[in-house]
Amino acid sequence: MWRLKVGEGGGPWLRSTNGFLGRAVWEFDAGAGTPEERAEVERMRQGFTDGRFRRRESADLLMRLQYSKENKHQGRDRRLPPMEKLEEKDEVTEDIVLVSLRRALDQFSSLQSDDGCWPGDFSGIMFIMPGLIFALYVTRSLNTVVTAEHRREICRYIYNHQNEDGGWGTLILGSSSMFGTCSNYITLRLLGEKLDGNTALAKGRGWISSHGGATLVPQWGKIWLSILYDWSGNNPIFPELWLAPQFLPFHPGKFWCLCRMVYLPMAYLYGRKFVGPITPTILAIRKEIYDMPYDKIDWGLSRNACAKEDLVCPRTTLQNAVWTSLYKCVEPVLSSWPINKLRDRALRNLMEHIHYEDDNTQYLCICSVNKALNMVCCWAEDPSSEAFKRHLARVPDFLWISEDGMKAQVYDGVQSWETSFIIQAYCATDLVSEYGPTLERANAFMKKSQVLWNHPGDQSYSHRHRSKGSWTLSSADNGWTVSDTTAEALKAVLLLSKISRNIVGDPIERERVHDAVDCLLSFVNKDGTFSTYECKRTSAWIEILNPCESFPNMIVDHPYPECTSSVLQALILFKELHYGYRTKEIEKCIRDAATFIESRQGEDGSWLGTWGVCFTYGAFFSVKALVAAGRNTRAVLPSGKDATSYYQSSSVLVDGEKVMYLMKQRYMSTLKVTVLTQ
Ligand SMILES: CC(C)=CCC[C@@H](C)[C@H]1CC[C@@]2(C)C3=C(CC[C@]12C)[C@@]1(C)CC[C@H](O)C(C)(C)[C@@H]1CC3
Repeated sequence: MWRLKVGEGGGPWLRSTNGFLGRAVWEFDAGAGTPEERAEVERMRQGFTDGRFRRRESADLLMRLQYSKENKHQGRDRRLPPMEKLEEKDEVTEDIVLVSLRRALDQFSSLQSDDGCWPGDFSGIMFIMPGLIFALYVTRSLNTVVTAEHRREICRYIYNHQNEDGGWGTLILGSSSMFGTCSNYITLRLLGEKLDGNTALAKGRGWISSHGGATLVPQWGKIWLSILYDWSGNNPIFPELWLAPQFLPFHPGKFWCLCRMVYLPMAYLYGRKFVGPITPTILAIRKEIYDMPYDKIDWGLSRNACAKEDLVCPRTTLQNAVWTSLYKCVEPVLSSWPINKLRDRALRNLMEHIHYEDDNTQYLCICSVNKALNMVCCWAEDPSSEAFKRHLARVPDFLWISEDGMKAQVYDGVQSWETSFIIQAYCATDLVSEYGPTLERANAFMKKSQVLWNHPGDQSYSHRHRSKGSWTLSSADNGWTVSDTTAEALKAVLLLSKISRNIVGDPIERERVHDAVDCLLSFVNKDGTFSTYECKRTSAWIEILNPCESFPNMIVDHPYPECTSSVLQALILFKELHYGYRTKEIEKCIRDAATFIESRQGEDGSWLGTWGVCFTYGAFFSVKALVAAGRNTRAVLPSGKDATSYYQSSSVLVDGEKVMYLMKQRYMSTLKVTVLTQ
């Protein structure tokens, strides 16, 4: 049976900055579990598969089953009165709400891991597992990491998420795309699945050929296929760009870090034209996914071709002409002697940046997309390198098991972010004294997950933003500071610092709080707004350089109301508790942030959110910020509508309305808990 292990790690190739806190890894233990438990797991799996077109997301039932059996956290054994079924006309009394609240918090306490965080599934992007499998395949390491048990579960997941039309989406809930379908079809084939008599696989192949074949895969797909067998048909990704003068607005150091970190290894592999072993399976796949014989493909035509299902940001004719001239005129010059000496220098430079990223993230990298690519680069540089071994040892950190099978996560988890919100939810109730041990563990987790150092070296060379005092989205080992993950974490530890240490343990040290505030203030953009991982480093027009047809707004770290809101709320809370530290700057920052959020409100009262369920998420953060900044009276729009009317129209909050009305502001964040556990 698969078992989740949290906070563990060791061996010669694994290292951690804080004792592997938050590291969640699933391991297969053939002897684990009773026959009843195993039967239960099989029932859960079958249940998912039977209803896979009705309910497409899993519910972490395997983790829940394991945690419910371990049955060790507080609050779980006490008997609460049964949940009352409320009718529309029933009055919601305070007692009813309290029972519901206690049930939700008990449930949450039981899902906490021993090291104090709340582990959980952070997947849903359908090209992550393919990337990892391709990387393992070309580095001839598939069998080192992927056992027969892994294979079974990975295939289960891919088949479970095949759409009714036979294709796969780019995202779990998406309609079929060429990228999703080619990636998952090839993954199944590399894992040993055969076409003979396999209807699901045949339907996948059918989808690819009826939609024009794999030449229509978008850029990221083209790059992975190139790594698997052939670099024909790609627009150039010049490694030399990294050697350009840094003041230029299109120097990669100015790009959004996620874009920068993904195109860095892509440029390296492109520059070396690295290709994996051409095995009989690869030759067979090449025959299966194109709609013409492989040697008849017109790669010149395919370079700019993309299936309409994948075309989120179509390139203009002018953009295509620019890419074609770069391909036809610039690339031949740069790759010919003696100018190719520059390419060698650029490749060495890229490899330095790749090692820097690996070293400073403990081989987790900013996300699993660049992790898979960096791993291939390290192997291409030296197959027996220590770097490559360290990469392999961190692959399990990205694999997650649920009743729908084994999937790959986009990050090594989302531990700090989730733990911050859960702490805030507990603190919003008057029940913290009943949940002391849970909160004490959570407090310890947050304190030990703060990044206490800046990444080494010269920032203008490494292009890394300040990290000292920050929290990442996941674990401290990930090392990538985000403005709002730091802000929400600071809110959480500050709220805990208001509660007696006898209940929640020692408060975070004042110096660490100041580090966090310094870090937040380092994120302010010139116009007082906040972006995600770094400040906005270049102008928005640079987006026209986006070479990728499927992911818009990828080149600039734009400012977002959500990130701005979190920082604003954290600074307001800090100012209340620690008045006297950088007060003037903080006050200015709060004013500018609130003004920005107001300016982003639409005529209908809404806010366009980016990082969650769009308008609901945008409104949730923006309204919280304006209320915290005392700007609630100004949220009325010329149209006569105000923010509150928009906010109440979202379905999640309509359900929660009664509760919110009754419990007023102080229980607001508990909505997250009740909604999540319904
Ligand atoms: C196109 C690529 C590179 C695909 C990989 C997906 C990642 C880039 C995505 C997946 C999750 C993701 C949306 C996330 C974020 C950035 C982009 C991520 C990492 C951040 C950290 C941005 C800041 C946000 O406020 C918030 C913290 C909510 C999110 C969390 C998820």
